[in-house]
Amino acid sequence: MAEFTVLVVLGGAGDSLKKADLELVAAGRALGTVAVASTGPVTDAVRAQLGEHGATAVFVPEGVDLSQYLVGPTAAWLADVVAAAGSAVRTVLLDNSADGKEAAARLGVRLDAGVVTDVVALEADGTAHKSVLAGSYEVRARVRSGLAVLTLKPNAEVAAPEPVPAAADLVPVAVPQESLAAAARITGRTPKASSGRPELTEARIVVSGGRGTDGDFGPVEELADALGGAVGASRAAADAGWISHDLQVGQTGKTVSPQLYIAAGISGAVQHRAGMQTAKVIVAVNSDPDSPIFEIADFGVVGDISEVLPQAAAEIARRRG
Ligand SMILES: Cc1cc2nc3c(=O)[nH]c(=O)nc-3n(C[C@H](O)[C@H](O)[C@H](O)COP(=O)(O)OP(=O)(O)OC[C@H]3O[C@@H](n4cnc5c(N)ncnc54)[C@H](O)[C@@H]3O)c2cc1C
Repeated sequence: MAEFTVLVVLGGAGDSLKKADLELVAAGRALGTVAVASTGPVTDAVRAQLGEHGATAVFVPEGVDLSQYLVGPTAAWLADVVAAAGSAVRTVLLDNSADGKEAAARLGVRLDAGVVTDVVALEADGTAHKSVLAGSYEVRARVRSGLAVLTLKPNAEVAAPEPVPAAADLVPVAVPQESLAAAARITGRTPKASSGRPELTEARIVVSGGRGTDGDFGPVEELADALGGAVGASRAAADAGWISHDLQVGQTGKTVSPQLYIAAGISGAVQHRAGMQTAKVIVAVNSDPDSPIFEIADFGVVGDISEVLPQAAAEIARRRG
């Protein structure tokens, strides 16, 4: 097995990889030579795909599916994987989910590593960019000594196969038994009914509606579908019961970092900005030209959303044929 400098952690890659998994691998490749640690077993097809994306090895837990446990045993196992790989490993990259951040924190304690969460972009020297204090500041942080453990938000990188694919060896590593002894096991999962749209936090395009929708999310959904994006909402819209709280974006909702964020009938309160300010391009549609959302918008349309959104959706559909 080739030496590697970056360990990318995928939560139970199973028999298929998500876009966000391959983005993490791409982010790792920008930092060095990548190996992957999957918390559950992987199929040959997944291993081959990881090789195509540049992974030189895929570590899996020996005889245990760690995705069936809460995070404790995963952190203990990852610490063993990193320790066995030796001092060449400089970075561990995880996703920015609640589990990813908890595993990062536990790993940081176990390995005396520096931990940076909520990363939106990475430079080749490991400098991490993040947005803090409800989006009011952008900071750059770099772990200057030892191991860096980073959790990366979706859409920070574009996934692409490596021109020279690697043959990713499968490497089973034993899970420390003491970590399993007192660990809580997950006895069941109930998947949410699928909307057919991408997951809000992973989507490359998000169209969000606010109080300005006056309860009619039809035009927001229509535009999201024309663009193949996810639907989001402000808290005012979620609190009014117009849309599920699951789709609330902001300080007390989800944090999104898409390539394109369209805010429709949303004023741009600081608590809303906190959840979307790191979007690459922000488009605002609002009938009030003095609305604060225009301060952060790259492109603004002053108009009534019930007129602007259907026109935009129809034009996009026409151009897409
Ligand atoms: C502790 C705390 C946490 C919070 N967390 C969150 C959070 O996570 N997410 C969040 O979003 N908010 C959060 N809030 C609430 C936040 O302060 C705002 O109240 C909320 O974001 C406002 O939602 P809105 O922009 O949809 O509504 P409004 O502020 O009422 O804005 C509606 C906008 O729609 C425009 N409009 C009206 N009609 C039309 C039309 N026909 N066409 C076009 N534009 C139109 C108006 O000009 C206006 O700008 C939080 C508040 C607190 C105190």
